[in-house]
Amino acid sequence: MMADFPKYLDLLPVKHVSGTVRLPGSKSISNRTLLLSALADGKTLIKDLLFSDDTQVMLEALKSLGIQWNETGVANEYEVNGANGRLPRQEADLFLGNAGTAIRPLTAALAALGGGDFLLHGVKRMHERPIGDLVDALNDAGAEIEYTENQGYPPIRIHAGNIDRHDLHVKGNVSSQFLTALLMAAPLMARSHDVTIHVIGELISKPYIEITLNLMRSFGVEIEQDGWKSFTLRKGQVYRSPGVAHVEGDASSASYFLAAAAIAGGPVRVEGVGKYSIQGDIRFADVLEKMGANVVYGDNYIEVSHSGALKAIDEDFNLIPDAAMTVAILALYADGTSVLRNIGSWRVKETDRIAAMETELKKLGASVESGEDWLKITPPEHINDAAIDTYDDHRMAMCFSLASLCSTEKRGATIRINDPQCVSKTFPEYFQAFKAISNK
Ligand SMILES: O=C(O)C1=C[C@@H](OP(=O)(O)O)[C@@H](O)[C@H](O)C1
Ligand SMILES: C=C(OP(=O)(O)O)C(=O)O
Repeated sequence: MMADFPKYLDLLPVKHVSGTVRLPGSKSISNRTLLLSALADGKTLIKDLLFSDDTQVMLEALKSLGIQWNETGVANEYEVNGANGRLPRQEADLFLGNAGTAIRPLTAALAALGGGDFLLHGVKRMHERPIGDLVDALNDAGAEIEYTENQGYPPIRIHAGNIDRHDLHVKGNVSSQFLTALLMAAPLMARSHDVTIHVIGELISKPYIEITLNLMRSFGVEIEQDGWKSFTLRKGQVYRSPGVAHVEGDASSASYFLAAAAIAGGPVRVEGVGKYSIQGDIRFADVLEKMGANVVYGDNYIEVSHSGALKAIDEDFNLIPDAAMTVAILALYADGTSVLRNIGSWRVKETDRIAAMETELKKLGASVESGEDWLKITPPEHINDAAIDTYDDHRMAMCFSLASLCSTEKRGATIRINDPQCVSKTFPEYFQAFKAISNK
């Protein structure tokens, strides 16, 4: 996107890290808050919105749908004029990059508002990321959504259609974003009757549903929950602007700096998330504790320090799929073999992350085995210098920067990060922030 990035970036071994990082806004909270603000009545002042590819495509999409918003002049502060449960335009061509948090909720919202003629598409990889479970749920309820290229994948076209069912059914084992999308759209369907959304089978990535419910509540809508099986919205509830909405720092982005401290000493403090965060990924700090690091939680910060070898870990990471990628790098510095389990969703994200992680960890000298939904990593004695391919996946670039760090036991490597611009999906300034905590 914006800043100039070189073709590759060479990171030299870093002996020690320390300092404070002010986190960029949470991607998950930013894009939900933008959509809820657009659907609410009244104006919402959004503070600390994330500035990145994923939020830019959401902002542009809202503009194409006729929603008025502006920057206030204060950094990362936006004012959105809510359209009170309607959208000014009935047709639009929406380019949504590779932002799952944009295309999925917008699909459900546009269908719930009666459709029209909307084309939703993105980059090549977006067209390989499934959306069929969401489209099935909406079409079964009366929407008219068609695939313009491959069945089950964007691009999609949303025609005029009327969602008239009171019960919707959605699968939750491929992405939780499908359920999130239906929940956020439910108040647009439930004007004169209750709506219940039933989850078919297993639901993955549950903490993201908690973010959704939390933010809906702050916009005045309460959902009644029957465990993780069904979610009911009582009729007549509409989104009301809270006036001001504050976006927390991104807990997934925090994982890189906290991991850096666990590997190379610290203390490193991240500001913008703390013990009251609504993001599941702050549980990454619990993983660091298990691996032997010291963690201190403040109201608005988390701080990590550590010395000595990290303990290997064998755990189910279904609740924190994004931060779990950072654990794969920590495994390089652990005292034995680590196993990451129940991470099958990695295969349908920015790239096939299980395959990409395995290939690139092997370049560093690690022994790696993988299965459909797991990864087993045995650390190398020495981390090899390597040129890391990033697969247009921001998290691959951010994770592998950490392999340049020296722990008390192990020297970090010289790491070439190819195509580093991919970090702009969620964290355009990542490498500057990483450099700022690095002491050569
Ligand atoms: O709802 C969200 O904000 C997200 C949900 C998760 O996806 P899945 O539910 O597909 O695992 C996560 O990986 C993604 O980065 C953000
Ligand atoms: C999976 C991710 O993104 P998305 O919101 O596009 O699903 C991610 O950021 O790791």
